[in-house]
Amino acid sequence: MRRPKVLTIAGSDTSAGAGIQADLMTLADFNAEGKTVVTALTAQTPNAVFAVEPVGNRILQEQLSAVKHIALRGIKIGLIVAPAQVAIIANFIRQLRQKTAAELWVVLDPVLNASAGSQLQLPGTLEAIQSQLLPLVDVITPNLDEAEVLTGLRPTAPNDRVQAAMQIQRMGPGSVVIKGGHDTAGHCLDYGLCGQNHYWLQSPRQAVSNSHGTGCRFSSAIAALLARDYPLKDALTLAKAYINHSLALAKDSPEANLPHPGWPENIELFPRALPNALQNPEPLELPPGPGFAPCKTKPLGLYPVVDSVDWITRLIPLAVKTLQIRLKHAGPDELRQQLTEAIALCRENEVQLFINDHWQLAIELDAYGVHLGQEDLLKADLSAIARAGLRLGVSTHGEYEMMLAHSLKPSYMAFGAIFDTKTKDMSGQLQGTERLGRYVRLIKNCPQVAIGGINADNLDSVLATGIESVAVVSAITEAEDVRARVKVFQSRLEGLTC
Ligand SMILES: Cc1ncc(COP(=O)(O)OP(=O)(O)O)c(N)n1
Ligand SMILES: Cc1ncsc1CCOP(=O)(O)O
Ligand SMILES: [Mg+2]
Repeated sequence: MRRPKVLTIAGSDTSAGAGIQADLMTLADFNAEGKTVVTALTAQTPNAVFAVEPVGNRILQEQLSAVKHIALRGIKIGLIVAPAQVAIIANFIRQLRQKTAAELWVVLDPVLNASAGSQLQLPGTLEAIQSQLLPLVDVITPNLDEAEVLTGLRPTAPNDRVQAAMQIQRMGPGSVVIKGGHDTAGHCLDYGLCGQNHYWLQSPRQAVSNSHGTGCRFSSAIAALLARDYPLKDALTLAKAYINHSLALAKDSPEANLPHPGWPENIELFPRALPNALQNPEPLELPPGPGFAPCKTKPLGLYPVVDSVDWITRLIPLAVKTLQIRLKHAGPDELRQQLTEAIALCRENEVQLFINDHWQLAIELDAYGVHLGQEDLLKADLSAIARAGLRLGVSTHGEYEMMLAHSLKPSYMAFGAIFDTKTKDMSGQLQGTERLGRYVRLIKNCPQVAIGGINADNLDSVLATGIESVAVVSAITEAEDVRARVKVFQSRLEGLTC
């Protein structure tokens, strides 16, 4: 699916800074093909709304009928001005879902109050949205004011934000994103309650005189990304980076619209991802001191991940210079023995050996480095790992986890799983080569490794992304001729390794 089709159901904004006009430009920036159904005509500038005129029910219905045969992957809903419109739109979504088994993401930006401050809706619209639309919505994106209207509580503190999101979730939406753009603190803290999971994104506050249309852009970006099969946490991260970029480029003029800056590619403008703590989220702190030691070989090149000292003994004579030992089932004695042998063997042969998971033993046995997954990252003593001079490699599966890992300045970051793999259940976490290419362009100041389903047949498509190191299990351990297979990888990676 190159350009998924996404429908925006929203109001027209004469200034084109918000509404259906901003939605279309945002959808285009995220490679989605926009379709439109207009709910209302408005006459407005970025600072004032002069008039709002709902479209009649008949033409609203006709517009929806005209798009109902399109294979939509997403719907973004913005301004709805009358209770009858809510009923028509809710009916349309129900019918569409009955008609097709394909996934259809519905994102609602509950425009309950224009940023210019006027009342845009007829009486009863809010109640109709709550009772008829919210049960059909996958993601709702209220700002603090809208969350207050929906819950009766202004969720200023992080824990209040969690409680408010849970209250809104009980009204029907699968996921609730409370935006911190109206925070008074020095940073904006966005909170996503995605199903049962909690995500926090923090960005420095940018003082701009006109933030008209940020909500429209944010929700349209999310709809486009969900339609492109992005998990919601990654869609939030990218949508926030998009808003941050737009605000950073804003002209200091109250009349100028915020720009539509294209797919986010500047890491400096990405939000910081915080660990999934329920209350009072705190950033993962960089360990004090010089941080994690750099890897000696850059790039890492061919990086086999193996489950025994025997494999290490077989691979060292083949000039493999980076290895990982990944022991999932060994008891404590066997674990210690295997790790001790592996570390000694690799040290003798100047091979960089990473220990998967067992960071305490890795420190105790003075290993070269450790590789940690996201869960382990939150539990491990990162300062102890850095103090001991060990390298740290971190697994990431998408933009949210990348931002979490990036703030720690690890020795390398792994991106996976690129393809389906039999070695580990990675369902729901496949990245593909298009996303891998974006990661390579985004993360410039940290060595990168791709992992998951990489083999001799798809290696060229992986390397075409610009990645210079690949971690593999079965491509090596299940090869009929291991020596020949290692040579294939080494020769293709040749010239990339130094
Ligand atoms: C280089 C590399 N990348 C990713 C992984 C996966 O590690 P993790 O997320 O800790 O999962 P398990 O390997 O423990 O199942 C890796 N091992 N190596
Ligand atoms: C450990 C791991 N982490 C992400 S994918 C993966 C398995 C990679 O194995 P293979 O190279 O056989 O696909
Ligand atoms: Mg692990």
